Amino acid sequence: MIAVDEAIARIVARSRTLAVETVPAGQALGRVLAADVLADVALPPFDNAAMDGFALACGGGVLAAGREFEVVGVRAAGDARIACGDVCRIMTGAALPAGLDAVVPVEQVEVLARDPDGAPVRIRLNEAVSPGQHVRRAGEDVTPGARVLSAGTRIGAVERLALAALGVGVVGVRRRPRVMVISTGRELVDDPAQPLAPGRIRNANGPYLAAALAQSGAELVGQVTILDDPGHYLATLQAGMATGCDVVISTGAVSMGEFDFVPDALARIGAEPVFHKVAMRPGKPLLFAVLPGGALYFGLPGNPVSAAVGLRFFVEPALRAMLGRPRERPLRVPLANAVRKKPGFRLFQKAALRIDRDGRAGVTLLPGQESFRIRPLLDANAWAVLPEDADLLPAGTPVEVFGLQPDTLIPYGDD
Ligand SMILES: Nc1nc2c(c(=O)[nH]1)N[C@H]1C(S)=C(S)[C@@H](COP(=O)(O)OP(=O)(O)OC[C@H]3O[C@@H](n4cnc5c(N)ncnc54)[C@H](O)[C@@H]3O)O[C@H]1N2
Ligand code: MOO
Ligand SMILES: [Mg+2]
Repeated sequence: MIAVDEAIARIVARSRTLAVETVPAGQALGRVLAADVLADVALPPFDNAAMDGFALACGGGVLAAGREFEVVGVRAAGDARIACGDVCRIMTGAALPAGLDAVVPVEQVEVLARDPDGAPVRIRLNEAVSPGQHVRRAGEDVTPGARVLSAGTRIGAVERLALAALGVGVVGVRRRPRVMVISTGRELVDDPAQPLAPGRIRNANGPYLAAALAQSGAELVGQVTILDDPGHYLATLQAGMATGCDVVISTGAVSMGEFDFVPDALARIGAEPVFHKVAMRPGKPLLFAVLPGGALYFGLPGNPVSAAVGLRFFVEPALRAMLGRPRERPLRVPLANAVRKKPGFRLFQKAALRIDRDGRAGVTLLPGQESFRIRPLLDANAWAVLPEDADLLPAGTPVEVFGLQPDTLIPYGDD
């Protein structure tokens, strides 16, 4: 039996970073940047008005309230070349005419005269005007050459906003990890329309893994159910290896049962066993091997929560390493209640992370921690991790907390 940290370290050591491919920015949502994105333009690209009103020049000082000005010309966003007078009408986003350095919002002037079309031609300032007011300077958001996005960043909506604003049309991203999922168990039924014969259950793990892997940025290349037939299993595995998949994940058949054939079958095809059984609960019978050809093999235990823990804490670090993403870091949050556990195993517990009105966080372990119970997952938003050596953990003890799904908690601080 291996310790959790050592198991994860071995997995990460065997996870190779995937190749880079170039994709249009509009198709890069969910993909992971392979290189930093540097700005090759300034944002804003030019000095412009932050308010609808009048552009004028302060001449190095503050213009006092009560000053009156003639107004000549108008600039809307998009018209940079329209000639203007020393004071002109200007709209939000319009380029500031050369030589002018402040904008007065329309609400802060008295219009003294209008032209026949109703446009202001003479104004009086209601308030003093300072140089630079309501002006957005070129480059004050992003300077040319600045690193805007780092390699390893997953592209979401705000990254898309930055890429679009900078005019980045294509990006280099990591190839998606290609993953095959094999559900083992003669009791499993895939078709929801098929009535369950006595002793049979629905295949829950296969669809769960497929859904979670998609959220993690993987490409599902196959999803097969094996009725505890090692021959069918090996044929499926070999077909998966032939498609060049990077990761194979199976559920079930890794424990002590008479039909738990996965370890022997892997040995038969010359897979390199890296570890089998981890000092944790749930999910202890987890198996990790490297297949001939280099694909990673995760044999997750069949109980759904054990499979979820295996995916979250063992497969996910491998996917992140393949994508060049940094390791996920937990929060440290005080336990809301005292907890007693047996030393020797790390526990991954379905938990509710709560933050009170004053910003104080606490984590509560949910009732029903057995690995067959999926119902508590629906009330959980986090995994609380209880360390191996702990025995009694009094209320208030800080423990590591991970989001129920990857990337759902905001890390605080650097410690
Ligand atoms: N004598 C021992 N028995 C068991 C041990 C042990 O140490 N000694 N470990 C227990 C633990 S812990 C776990 S976890 C399970 C792991 O078993 P397997 O990985 O061999 O999985 P199976 O036996 O095939 O199935 C276990 C359980 O999960 C259900 N299952 C399987 N696949 C699915 C699926 N796709 N969707 C939903 N549910 C699934 C299956 O019906 C079983 O109930 O072994 C313990 N036994
Ligand atoms: O993974 Mo098992 O829970 O430890 O049933
Ligand atoms: Mg079993």
